[in-house]
Amino acid sequence: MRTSIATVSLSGSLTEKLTAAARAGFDGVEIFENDLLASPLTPEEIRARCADLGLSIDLYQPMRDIEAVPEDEFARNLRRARHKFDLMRRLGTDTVLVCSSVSPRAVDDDALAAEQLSRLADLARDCGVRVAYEALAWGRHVSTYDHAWHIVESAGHPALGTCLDSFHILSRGSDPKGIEDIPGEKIFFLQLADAPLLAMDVLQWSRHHRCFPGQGGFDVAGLVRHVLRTGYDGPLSLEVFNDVFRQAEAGPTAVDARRSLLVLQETVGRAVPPEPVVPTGVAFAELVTPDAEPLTALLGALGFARTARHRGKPVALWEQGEARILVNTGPAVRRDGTQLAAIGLESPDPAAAARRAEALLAPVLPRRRAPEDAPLDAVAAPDGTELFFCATGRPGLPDWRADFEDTAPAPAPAGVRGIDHLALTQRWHHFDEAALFHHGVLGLHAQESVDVADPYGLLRSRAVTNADGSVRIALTVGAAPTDDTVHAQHIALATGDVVASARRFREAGGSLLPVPANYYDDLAARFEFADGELETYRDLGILYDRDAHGVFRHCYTRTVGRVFFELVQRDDGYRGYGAPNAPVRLAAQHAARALTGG
Ligand SMILES: O=C(O)c1ccc(O)c(O)c1
Ligand SMILES: [Mg+2]
Repeated sequence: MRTSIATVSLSGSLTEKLTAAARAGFDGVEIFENDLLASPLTPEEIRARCADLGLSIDLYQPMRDIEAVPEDEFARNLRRARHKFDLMRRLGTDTVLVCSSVSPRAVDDDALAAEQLSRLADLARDCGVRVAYEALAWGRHVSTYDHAWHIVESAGHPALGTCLDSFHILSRGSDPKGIEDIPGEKIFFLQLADAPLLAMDVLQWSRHHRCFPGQGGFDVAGLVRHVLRTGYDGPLSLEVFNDVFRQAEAGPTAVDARRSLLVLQETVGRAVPPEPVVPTGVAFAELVTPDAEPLTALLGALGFARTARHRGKPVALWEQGEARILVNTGPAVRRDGTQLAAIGLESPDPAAAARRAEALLAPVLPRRRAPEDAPLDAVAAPDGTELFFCATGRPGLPDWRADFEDTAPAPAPAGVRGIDHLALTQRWHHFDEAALFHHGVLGLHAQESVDVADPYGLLRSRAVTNADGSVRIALTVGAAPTDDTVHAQHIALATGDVVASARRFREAGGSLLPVPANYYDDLAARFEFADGELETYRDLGILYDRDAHGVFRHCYTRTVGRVFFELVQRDDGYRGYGAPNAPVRLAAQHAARALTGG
């Protein structure tokens, strides 16, 4: 199917928007009047620019407050329309959007609305234009798609059809099944937007919080299925008013947008990209650091041992149980301090996983970094984290482990069994993109996003997981643009006994994040503990949570660069990440940083 995007969905000048849309692979655009008015290009130049970029102009929008108004006002509207239809001829576009009137002068008279829209359509037909009438969810008298369709139907004019917009339909809770009663050829245009489920004024919701399909809470794919059953064969067009996207760079937003439509088309059976290959485990986490010492001291105290080194690069492998951490001190990575730079994901079929990623517009990284390296399939996530698709120890497939030579045997078990989860900080503009990426590209399930109070801002966090929980990634972002380095990334290590692991860590010279006594007083009020249990937690800085399934106990190391470690004991199928404890942990980390000046 053809894909299109409204210029309002992207930031920048009209030229920047068009370039971004074309680069991301869209077939067409909806040109918003304001983008045209503000552009130094003539309509002919805009038309030529679009043609050069391979973009059609699928819609010009919008005309407002046209219908069901007193005759003198309608005469003025027709005059305005004549100008706009002439402009559309110069632009080379044939469909104009008319949204249902919000004017206080509009009257509640469907017959009048139909009659006036019909006269508008007469004029349009003479100019080679079609009119697509759309119900705004906050329209004065027409606010539902079926009402708009009844007016269009009763007008019975060949140059008048309807424009369906998933936001207006789903935000009002209308049943989209009724769309199937509209003949496909009378649906002149289809606009798609998702949105988080918020209880708020629908106009504000629409103008500030729309997002791309798959990023919110609406069943946009379900709606599209109804539309396709009518025989609609126009474009799928994204019309997203969003405060964040207005500020974000247009290029990545356009790619995110196109990816959302690729996933949507797959969901409704209109595209067959390579199937998702869901990762089955974490092969390794790679930290880069300009100074290995603090990190290796920390790993040592956590019970890790350095077991191998890369044959060609300054990268060491540290292991414990199934947890494998690469410490990379290469010069290319020294600039930005210690951070989590790459994740190895066990993949049932690394090459197929990379094909899926490429089909969904993920940046594919070179397979071989150096001539002697094993060729590994890898892609970049929206936050820049490199994701390697691994086949550790599987004969016949390239193995990252082959690039390493052993230097020491694996350490005796010291409590850590593997990596429980990884927490990655997203750049502010890319949070929704990140969730869609991990879901669409990697086939991980995205859980609800949760708000977490940090003393200096609100964080949003959303976990993406595979079915058995062997891959868990927590995506986190500040609610407003901040210095990203404030919010650290972390590696959570799974242990069967967090008390023993925490003690061992401390005895080995590690220091755990201290937690205020008030927190433990509150725990005592909320839960019952065995004698001495709470005192142990208080002593070690262990935090505690319970959900419907089980119990979670966890504690934190100090932060090195942007990275810290968490020790977690997840019992009886606990599903979360200790979110209720996060505000206390964040405050404690700020306090610790203030003390150390770090
Ligand atoms: O918010 C608006 O005014 C507006 C305009 C045109 C549309 O297609 C729409 O869905 C909303
Ligand atoms: Mg719309």
